[in-house]
Amino acid sequence: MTVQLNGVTKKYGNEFALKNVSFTFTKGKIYGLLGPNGGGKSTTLKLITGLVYPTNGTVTVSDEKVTRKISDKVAYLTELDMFYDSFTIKQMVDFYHSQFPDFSLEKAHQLLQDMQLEGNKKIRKLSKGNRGRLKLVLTIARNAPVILLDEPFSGLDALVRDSIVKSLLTYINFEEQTVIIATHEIDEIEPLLDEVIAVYQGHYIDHQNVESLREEQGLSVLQWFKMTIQNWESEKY
Ligand SMILES: Nc1ncnc2c1ncn2[C@@H]1O[C@H](COP(=O)(O)OP(=O)(O)OP(=O)(O)O)[C@@H](O)[C@H]1O
Repeated sequence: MTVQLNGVTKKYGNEFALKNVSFTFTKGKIYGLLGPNGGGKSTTLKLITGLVYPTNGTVTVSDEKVTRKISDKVAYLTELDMFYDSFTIKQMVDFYHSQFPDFSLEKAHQLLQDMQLEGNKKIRKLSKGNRGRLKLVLTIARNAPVILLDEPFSGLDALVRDSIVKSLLTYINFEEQTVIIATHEIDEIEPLLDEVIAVYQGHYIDHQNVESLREEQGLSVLQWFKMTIQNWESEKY
């Protein structure tokens, strides 16, 4: 499903979070929105889920203007978790299943097994790493056409990060799902990504295909990213 930003500006009060951004995310690709804190990555994802609305411009998913109702098509992993602490993992999975018709119980059970999460454990008793894993399970168990992940690695150790990357590679349907991952941790995410966008000070300052970066320019994503930011800064003055 295509996600489109058309001349999107988002202001919070007088402050610009995004400035006149136009971009098309196409079906079947994994995009990385990369950039330091405050650049506008989370705002992009919130606009695509209809949690906030543009000050100017339009956001569409499959040509439909985004409203709150878009959550049937968009699965969203936020930086915060919104779990019910008194639930067990299994109850949380059942709750998601009741909320989203595209939620696959089969995928969820498989994912729980892969991530070594026990269904009868209370959410309250989970470590931070296991909460992070559970957030991911609940998001990618949905067969939603659009999957948005905001900082999926935040605060998690290397082992958990690896298990997250593996499960994304296993459970995402690359033909059908459009995935957008916002992160400032570029190294971890590089092996997953098809396309990268440098998001900085409210602008999409450059975007590249990861394979051609490597093969044609001999650059890692991190090298490209650093160069892009430097060029942008030097052109500003
Ligand atoms: N609810 C809000 N109210 C006021 N300002 C906000 C709000 N949300 C974001 N901003 C501002 O908008 C700008 C972009 O924020 P955004 O969260 O999109 O950046 P980000 O790249 O995702 O960074 P982070 O990794 O810290 O989430 C920042 O300057 C931020 O302070």
